[in-house]
Amino acid sequence: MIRAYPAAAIQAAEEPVLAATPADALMVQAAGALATTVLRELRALGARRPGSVVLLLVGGGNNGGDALYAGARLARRGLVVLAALCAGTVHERALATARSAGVEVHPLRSGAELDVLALLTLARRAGVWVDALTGIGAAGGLREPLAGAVRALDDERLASPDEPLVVAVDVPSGIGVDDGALPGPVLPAHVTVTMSAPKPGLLLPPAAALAGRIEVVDLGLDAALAAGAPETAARLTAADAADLWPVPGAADHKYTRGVLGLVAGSARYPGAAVLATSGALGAGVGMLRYLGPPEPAALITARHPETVPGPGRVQAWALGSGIDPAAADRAAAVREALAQALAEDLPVVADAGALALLPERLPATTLLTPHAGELAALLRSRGHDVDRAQVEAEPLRHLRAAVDATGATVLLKGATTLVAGPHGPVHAQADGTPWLATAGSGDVLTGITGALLAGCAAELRSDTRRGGDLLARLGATAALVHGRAGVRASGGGPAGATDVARAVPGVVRELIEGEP
Ligand SMILES: NC(=O)C1=CN([C@@H]2O[C@H](COP(=O)(O)OP(=O)(O)OC[C@H]3O[C@@H](n4cnc5c(N)ncnc54)[C@H](O)[C@@H]3O)[C@@H](O)[C@H]2O)[C@@H](O)CC1
Ligand SMILES: Nc1ncnc2c1ncn2[C@@H]1O[C@H](COP(=O)(O)OP(=O)(O)O)[C@@H](O)[C@H]1O
Ligand SMILES: [K+]
Repeated sequence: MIRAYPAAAIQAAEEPVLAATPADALMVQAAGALATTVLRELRALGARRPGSVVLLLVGGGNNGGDALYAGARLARRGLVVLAALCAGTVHERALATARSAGVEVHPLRSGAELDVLALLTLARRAGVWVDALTGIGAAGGLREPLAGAVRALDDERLASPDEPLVVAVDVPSGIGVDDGALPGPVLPAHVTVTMSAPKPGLLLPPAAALAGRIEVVDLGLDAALAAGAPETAARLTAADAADLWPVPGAADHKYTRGVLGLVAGSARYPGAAVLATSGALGAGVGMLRYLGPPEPAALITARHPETVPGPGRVQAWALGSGIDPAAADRAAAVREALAQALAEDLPVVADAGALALLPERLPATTLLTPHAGELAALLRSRGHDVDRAQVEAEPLRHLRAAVDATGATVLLKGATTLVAGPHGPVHAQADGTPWLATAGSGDVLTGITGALLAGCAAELRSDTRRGGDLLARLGATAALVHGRAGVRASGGGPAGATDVARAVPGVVRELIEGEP
């Protein structure tokens, strides 16, 4: 699992090490890794090492200090290194080291003013820009004059015939380090070299999209971080998903593997029920019972004769895909299944139409799977004044609000899918492709999720009693498999939801065989 720690946790873990080591030892170590990344990126671009020009965007804190020490190394290796000092004072020892290594130093700040024209002239000379304006010590979006400088650099980047390579130090300056917000301008990075551990803002949208590839520099703080406050954001890897996946043993039969009850589809949207079924069967559910009107039922049995129509005992429920909550009969079927699930303490995944049919409070064994528009509607139904754009701008805040308002675990679908429950970190999965943004794709996810809940129902019940977050991890696992199925089905081009569902068994096989 990739674990991301907020600024305060990183600072707390660093404190004893800083006190026990010579001045700047940690910073010099961080700078060494940063310099190595810059050299590696230059080599990958086929650039000549001597003669390549690197621009350091240096702010007033230790983040700028990292860049100055790294610049000193690069200058000693024959690169031309320009340091644009964007703060009135910068890290003094790092600056002295950079100067004596031959870094060209350009103080651009005079009081509240920053010479943006001079900055752009330097920027045009350089093929690599190292963004070290602010790191984990910053609060809020970049203030002027740094905000204006970043806006000008971003325009220059877009206008430049050879787009410069941007390497961010620790985080792209100006992101919400702890929540992934974008409160102001930020220079998008190709690579972020982050110290000790990822920061939540590197995993969480919308900021995560500006971080590029993430390289973590081991500064020996892992044990201290693990002993401190738990991570606040996480991302499951393929190995984590494989560990959580319910793989049948020799003693298993279809009932022990889990039966899923599906209330989905309607005369208007019959295909949604088929897609959810395809997702669940592709993910290996022991049995699927379908409860719905004749038209989708006939489609499902024609397509998947292994499906069992009509009621019976189940271990989990999947509700709502392709259901209009205004249609009285389908709404009643969702409510009835929900009441049964609550009475029997069974896990539920509630999607689409079911999201408008929920009681005020839900148990933590319920997983809601809205997209941003549905999350906004859910919050409005609980008295919050919020629209889709606001959810997209601050997804974590609104996800947490939905968890608080309902008591449920919530999976917010998007390019990065976020999952959080009342306990544990937010899981941020970015496994898919924009080709997944296609009608019916979410129905396939509901099916995959339902299969997982049915297969893990017993563990889920005891985990929930202990206040664990297994349901959120299972939601994240479903998102990972769905995202990978999208990538596999797409192969770089279009793929329909049917293709995504068809790719699920292959993705699961690769996972449990241990492919990364
Ligand atoms: N603590 C340490 O010894 C280590 C920290 N490391 C680096 O140190 C960084 C943290 O350093 P600092 O705590 O000095 O803080 P930063 O360098 O992140 O930022 C502080 C500077 O930014 C300015 N600033 C703060 N908020 C701002 C805003 N909204 N707009 C514009 N300017 C703003 C402050 O006035 C100050 O000059 C990390 O991100 C990492 O890069 C690494 O060197 C590893 C070791
Ligand atoms: N830009 C994107 N990149 C990757 N995945 C995406 C993107 N946009 C949407 N998705 C994924 O596609 C699915 C769309 O689901 P949903 O909005 O419910 O569609 P539908 O209701 O048509 O099934 C979700 O799993 C979501 O995470
Ligand atoms: K930075």
